[in-house]
Amino acid sequence: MMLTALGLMSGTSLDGVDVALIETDGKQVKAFGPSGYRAYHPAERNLLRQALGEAVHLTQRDARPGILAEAERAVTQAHAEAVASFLTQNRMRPEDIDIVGFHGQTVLHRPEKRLTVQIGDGPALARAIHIPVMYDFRAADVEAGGQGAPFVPVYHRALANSLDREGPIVVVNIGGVSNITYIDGDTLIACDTGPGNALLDDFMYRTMNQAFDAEGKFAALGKVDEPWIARALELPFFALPPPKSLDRNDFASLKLGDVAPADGAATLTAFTTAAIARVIPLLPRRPRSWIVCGGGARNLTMLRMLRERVGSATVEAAETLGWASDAIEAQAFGFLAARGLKGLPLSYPATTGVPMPMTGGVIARP
Ligand SMILES: Nc1ncnc2c1ncn2[C@@H]1O[C@H](COP(=O)(O)OP(=O)(O)OP(=O)(O)O)[C@@H](O)[C@H]1O
Ligand SMILES: CC(=O)N[C@H]1[C@@H]2OC[C@@H](O2)[C@@H](O)[C@@H]1O[C@H](C)C(=O)O
Repeated sequence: MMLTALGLMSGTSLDGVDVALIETDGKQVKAFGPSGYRAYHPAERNLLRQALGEAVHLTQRDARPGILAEAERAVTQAHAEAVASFLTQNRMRPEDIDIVGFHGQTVLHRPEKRLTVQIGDGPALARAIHIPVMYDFRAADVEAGGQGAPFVPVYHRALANSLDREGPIVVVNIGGVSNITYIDGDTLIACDTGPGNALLDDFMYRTMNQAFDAEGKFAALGKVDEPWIARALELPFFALPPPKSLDRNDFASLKLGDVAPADGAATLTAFTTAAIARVIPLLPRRPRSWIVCGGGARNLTMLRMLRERVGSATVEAAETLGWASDAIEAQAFGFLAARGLKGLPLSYPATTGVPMPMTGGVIARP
């Protein structure tokens, strides 16, 4: 049975809520619907940053000490508003949607402690929008000993299978953190690879008072410090085989030292691509094509540097294949909600390291 699923994603960049509609049976995508976006206001962003700081001390998934309770209410409210304006803009009613997939906002990710925390109140959201909501996608996986991330690989597989192209194909998401999905026939492997845009964004903010390096124009002016990258790649994470996952702030302690801003931006952009390419020897076969999605796909210097590091393989931005790059993660959580409803696995031993294919998600009805 086909379902109309609305996915909601609030990513590690803390910029806002992505909304996307798809029609799916949880295996294939029958149709892509419209997508939308609700930016966090500066005060909400500030609250979320404080929540990330406070979450470092959490030991339980459902504890909400201090500012975390307020941050959770703000996240839930922002998602309710995102759905309300999406419905109005697209002249839809709540009953037109079968299921909402609500990822929430990750504030802490410590799979080695069997802990991953996404704030956002599923039952409260279901009551506010009058639509059934599936949430807590990562919980069962982590409890069973999996990494709890990445979760988009089953969706990347559905997208890649709709292309008539020889594998291995790698879909790369360059968000705050970067992650890859390797698809080759029946083989599906996934992992986080290292930084995405988060280090670069933080650097641009500190040195240039800009939120990000638009189109990678600033990094294009700088010189890459290859020895710095080689040293950074010696961190044990990069040699670990997939599956593996990261917290947004796992590399925050890496410091560039006293560098010219353009050189720093160039080095951090190159570091993201070098960390992505570092996964090649950890995969069964050399990928033939790389498809890049997430905000990093708009960074032309990032795409060029990735091309330089993957040999003869092709590197394409997902948009050029007709995929809605910015909506992919939100679509993925709609897809995952449909899979959750149907009892299909959300994660596998080779995507999150879970001992067996895992279903997941918790349902809240209005
Ligand atoms: N036009 C652009 N030029 C360069 N970089 C861009 C552009 N637009 C967005 N970005 C980068 O993409 C980032 C946002 O990416 P995205 O929305 O994929 O992240 P996210 O979904 O929050 O993260 P994650 O996938 O880690 O959860 C921005 O912070 C910025 O660094
Ligand atoms: C714990 C968590 O929220 N991880 C995010 C983060 O952002 C990118 C990368 O790190 C990925 O592992 C994941 O998001 C995507 C949507 C995923 O689960 O596939």
